[in-house]
Amino acid sequence: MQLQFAEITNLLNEHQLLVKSVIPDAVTPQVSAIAYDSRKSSANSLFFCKGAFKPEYLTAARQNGASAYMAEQEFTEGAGLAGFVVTDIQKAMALISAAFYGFPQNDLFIIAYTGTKGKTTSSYFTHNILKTATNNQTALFSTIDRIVGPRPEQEFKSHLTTPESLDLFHDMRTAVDSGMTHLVMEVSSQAYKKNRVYGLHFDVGVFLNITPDHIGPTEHPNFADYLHCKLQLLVNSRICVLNAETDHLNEIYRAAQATSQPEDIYLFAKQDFQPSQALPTIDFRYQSEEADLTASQFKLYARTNKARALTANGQYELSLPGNFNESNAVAAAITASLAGATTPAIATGLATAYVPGRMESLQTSNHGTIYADYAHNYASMKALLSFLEGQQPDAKVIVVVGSPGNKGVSRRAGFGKVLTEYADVAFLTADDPGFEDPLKIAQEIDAHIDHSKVKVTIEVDRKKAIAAAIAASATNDIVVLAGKGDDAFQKVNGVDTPYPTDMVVAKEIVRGLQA
Ligand SMILES: CC(=O)N[C@H]1[C@@H](OP(=O)(O)OP(=O)(O)OC[C@H]2O[C@@H](n3ccc(=O)[nH]c3=O)[C@H](O)[C@@H]2O)O[C@H](CO)[C@@H](O)[C@@H]1O[C@H](C)C(=O)N[C@@H](C)C(=O)N[C@H](CCC(=O)O)C(=O)O
Ligand SMILES: Nc1ncnc2c1ncn2[C@@H]1O[C@H](COP(=O)(O)OP(=O)(O)OP(=O)(O)O)[C@@H](O)[C@H]1O
Repeated sequence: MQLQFAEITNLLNEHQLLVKSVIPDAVTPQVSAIAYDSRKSSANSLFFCKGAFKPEYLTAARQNGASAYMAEQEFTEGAGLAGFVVTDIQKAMALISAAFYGFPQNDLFIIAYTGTKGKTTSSYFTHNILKTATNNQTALFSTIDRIVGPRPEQEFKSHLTTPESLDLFHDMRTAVDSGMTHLVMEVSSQAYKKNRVYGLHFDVGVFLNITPDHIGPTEHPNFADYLHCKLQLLVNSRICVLNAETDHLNEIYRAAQATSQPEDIYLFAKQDFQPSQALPTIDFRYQSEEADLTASQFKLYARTNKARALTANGQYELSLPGNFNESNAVAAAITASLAGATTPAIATGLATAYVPGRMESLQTSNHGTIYADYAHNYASMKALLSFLEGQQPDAKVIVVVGSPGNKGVSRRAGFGKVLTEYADVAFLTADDPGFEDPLKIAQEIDAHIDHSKVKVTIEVDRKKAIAAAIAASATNDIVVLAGKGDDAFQKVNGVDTPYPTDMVVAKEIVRGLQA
């Protein structure tokens, strides 16, 4: 693969990004590789200087053979290389990466999910349906894993929910070259904030819900910015699927309408209601038939002609418990039908879907039922704990939870509030403390708990906290290990420290208690 300097210049000019280019005669006017990490740059490559960049990275890239660089300013370390100075390196990197990898998006039907909660779950549901419907030709880019081809070695752990643009287009190219025809992906608000998906258009964009989250010095300055970034997915999608029960529906519908015709916008809801005078009627309604601690059954009705023209109508079983997962499954059924899946494929896909670290459970003989779930903010913990309480109103609810360091600081108050509302006992512990002291984080959560309602213990060693919670539980109790899901690391002082996962820890403890 290669890219001519002339193509680079044209692309940058088309998007009014180019400030200046310096192309020494001695440099071959094309590159055969691109990189944003000096450790990955190779002979005759273009190096992007971005983010918390240091000039010595350019020196290192050059030593590894880089012949060109792109940055928001000129660097003396780049003298003698071809240099492209741009106004926005993240936008430039997205455009150049798409071109370098031959615009792989043009060969994929792309479904993208955004929302505060449910992106990963809905993506897994959709991927499981489309895997069958497309004869295993559907790729998945999720927070947990990326699947870029049909072979087992083409599945690997993700570092980000939405990868850097260069990695995104690289992986799309691999997917297309591996025979993939469809892609299901998550688009985080950060992806728009950081222009990781700049210039990318989606066949279907789904907006699941929005509640305050990801607000802080390293993420979004305020809620308006968070919402604005999320809305961009709809502006960049041909067909939009919207949860009509989300907050801010009017703004969300307006964003969808900016670039999609009303016939390409689908609304779904559980309740029978007319959202507002300004909005059309709901296209799909769903009804919970049965929802217990192991599975749920729901019916999905098409209520408008355009909805009836799809294959999403039906009665479905969902292997993942939690009534909140029904709305994720509805979104998956509608989007999969837009991608051509039949009703039986949707039914099979939902009935057999598995999402690592979401509602995993362990039934014990003397210590109740243990759930490991990724719920890690007020809204998701409320959804989880209210569901469990509804299922077993008399059970004692014991929760093990922590809050990450250096991000999502508002979650700490949210945890305090939700524990007060639903928990009987709480063990406050570590969850990716980063560069912060986990004890201080736990104390901050604790400051928001009403101690007349919840018995609180602070134990920053997560394994010990889980052991104490299980020891404190009796036969009919519920133990919730929240926040880490299937995460096999604890981020401590900038290092991903291996951690066996909450469920593995719980199983070991239960085995020990039974021995
Ligand atoms: C704010 C943000 O988008 N940060 C991301 C960004 O950081 P950055 O550009 O500053 O990169 P950096 O790692 O500080 O290093 C600067 C540059 O020097 C390069 N470098 C570094 C060392 C070296 O020896 N040589 C070298 O060239 C790096 O490759 C990089 O290009 O690019 C890095 C990859 O190049 C990402 O790892 C990093 O994500 C950080 C760690 C992160 O956690 N971001 C979170 C907030 C995030 O994006 N989360 C959302 C999900 C949120 C949600 O759930 O809704 C996501 O999409 O994952
Ligand atoms: N539709 C929903 N509404 C509320 N809570 C939900 C919903 N779907 C899932 N959850 C809860 O949120 C947790 C995270 O779900 P999931 O990983 O699917 O969301 P996400 O949007 O990918 O999250 P994140 O952006 O934090 O990675 C689940 O473990 C569950 O507890």
